[in-house]
Parts: sequence; structure tokens; C-alpha cells
Amino acid sequence: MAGAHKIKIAARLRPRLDHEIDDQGIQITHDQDEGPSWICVPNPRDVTQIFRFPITSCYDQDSAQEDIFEQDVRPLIDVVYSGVTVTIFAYGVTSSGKTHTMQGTKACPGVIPRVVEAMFEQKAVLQKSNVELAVSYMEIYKDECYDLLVDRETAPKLPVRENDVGQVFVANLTSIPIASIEEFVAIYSQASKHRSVGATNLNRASSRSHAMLTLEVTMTDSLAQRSLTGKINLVDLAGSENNKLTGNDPTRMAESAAINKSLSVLGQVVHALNQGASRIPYRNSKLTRILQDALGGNSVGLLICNLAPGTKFRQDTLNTLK
Ligand SMILES: Nc1ncnc2c1ncn2[C@@H]1O[C@H](COP(=O)(O)OP(=O)(O)OP(=O)(O)O)[C@@H](O)[C@H]1O
Repeated sequence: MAGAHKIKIAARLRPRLDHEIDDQGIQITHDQDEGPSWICVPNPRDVTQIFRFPITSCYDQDSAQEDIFEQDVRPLIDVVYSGVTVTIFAYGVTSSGKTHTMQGTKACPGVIPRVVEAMFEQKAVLQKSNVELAVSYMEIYKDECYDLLVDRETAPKLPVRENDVGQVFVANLTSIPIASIEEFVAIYSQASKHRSVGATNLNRASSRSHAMLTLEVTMTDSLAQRSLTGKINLVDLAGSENNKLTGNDPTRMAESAAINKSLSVLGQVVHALNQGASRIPYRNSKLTRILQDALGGNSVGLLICNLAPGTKFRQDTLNTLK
């Protein structure tokens, strides 16, 4: 799906919110022909200079949840069912629209509910008895992994291990079989409550951790005695941090350092993969270490850069796009 690139990059600019000034700080322009769209950001130090970033999959303020799903996400469902691991990330500063894009609302469902629906639709098309779906859900907070499908009060930090063939995995992570969308919704809403309980206990907001929801499909051919497993990881990344706004609170500074380090390593990994580099720095953060198999090999990735409009986000937008 991504041509020469292992990880496709898409961008989505959210609309201006009611309390925000309409200063048209960040713009999207389209070429007349079929070429890429351009995200245009004035240099904060010299507004006569405009940085232009070409992005093939570009969604402007008026784009709908279904646009991004139909164009960039739905084609990946078949890829998952062919036994491949797919990972979709939402990346961007706080309030740029990551959660809206991934989760959405009841009226405007985002990537997660649409993926779940499409996974069940595809299951119904295939031989039902031989196809099983399971869900797991975890978060990475300050470079440690926590299971969101267990009670947060007692949840231990989960260790990251490597198996005999060098595959990295999170040990003891709960995986629950799901037979219907309703079952998924019940498990997911309970897990989301765990996440907010954890947030209160640890004095943090949920956007200060990375949340990874995984749907795994196992297709068993009993005659041939073989099974095939495909996976889709849906990752709502922590908001990238502007250190100037973080203040001197030691807890916040430690969170901020962990978030920025893991996001910067993710950026380096995506860049190295897309350049075909021989050394990929997966080991430099837990996020990329866990996703090592999901990012490399035959896996497929989609990184959605969420952008907030307005002049005050210019520097953050430049950091995201660079
Ligand atoms: N495409 C969109 N259309 C309409 N409203 C949007 C859109 N994207 C984001 N919003 C609104 O903008 C606000 C911020 O969005 P959201 O909470 O998704 O940001 P976020 O990047 O997940 O923030 P955080 O990092 O703090 O979790 C919310 O009120 C959301 O409803």
C-alpha cells in the first residue's frame, strides 16, 4: 500500500475550535493535477518564508472521519486478513485531534470503531467457525507497559521479552477472545475506565501515555492443520510536548522527557525504515522496541500526523512534520 515506503505518512488538519482565533496560520494547498497536497507553514521567525511539505494523503479541515477510513484504513483490513501485522499511529501535539481521529464520538466514529466493524464484516464473509478475533489493550507510561484489560489498582508493570527467534513481545499481556462488536464495546469501555483510574492515581492525564489497542485474527484451516495470524495495532500516541510549557514540576518533566524521547525515536525509526537504512534504532525506546516486528519485516504502517490550525501551533506543526 505504501509503494517504496514501509510506513505511509498521512496528515490531517483539524478545524478551528470555537475559542480559537481564525488566523489561517497553517494551510493546505492542492496542485491542479494528481500530485501531492502541500502543508504550508510560515517560519515563526520570518513569516515571509513558507515551509511547504508534500503529503500524498492529506486531509483538510472539512474532511470527514469516513474519508480517512475509506481511503487509507479500509484497504488495510484485507492486509490483516492475509496474515500481516498492520500498525496505525496518530501523532501530534496535545489537542491536535489524535483521539478524535482514532476514537471519535458516537456521532462521528473514528478509526477504532470502524476497524472493529470492518474486521467483523470480513469475518462474516469467511468461514465463521475457523476465524477467531481477540483483543488486547495496553499503555506505555514513562517507558513502562501496563495492561489495560486488568484492574489498574493491582496491575503490575509488564516485562518486555524476546522469544527464541528474536521476536519482541510484552509478557503476560491479557488477550480476550471477542465474538461480536457488542463484546468488544463492553471490554473497551471497561478498559477505558481503567485508563482514567490509572490517570488519577498517577496524577496524569491520559494523553500523557501511549495507548495501543490490538485486534488479532487467527484463521485455522483444520484440514491442512495450519493457522494464520494477522494483527492490527491502533496506537493513540501521547501528545508531543513543548518543553517551554511543561514547567518545573519534576513529575511532569519526567513524563515529558519520556514522551519526547519515545516520539523522537519513533520518528528516527520511521525515517530509517523509509530510507531503507541498515541500522534501525528500535532499541532506543520501549515503544519502538515493542513495535519492532510491527514496523519492520513484512509489516505495514500508517502514521497519521494530526495538526492543529492557527499561528500558535506553527512551531509544533513544524516539529511534527520534520
Ligand atoms: N476533525 C475534527 N473535527 C471536529 N472536531 C475536532 C476534530 N479533531 C479534533 N476535534 C476537536 O478538537 C479537540 C481536541 O481534539 P482531541 O482531543 O482529539 O486531541 P488530542 O490530540 O487527542 O489531544 P490530547 O493529546 O490532549 O489527548 C476536541 O474537542 C475534539 O473534539
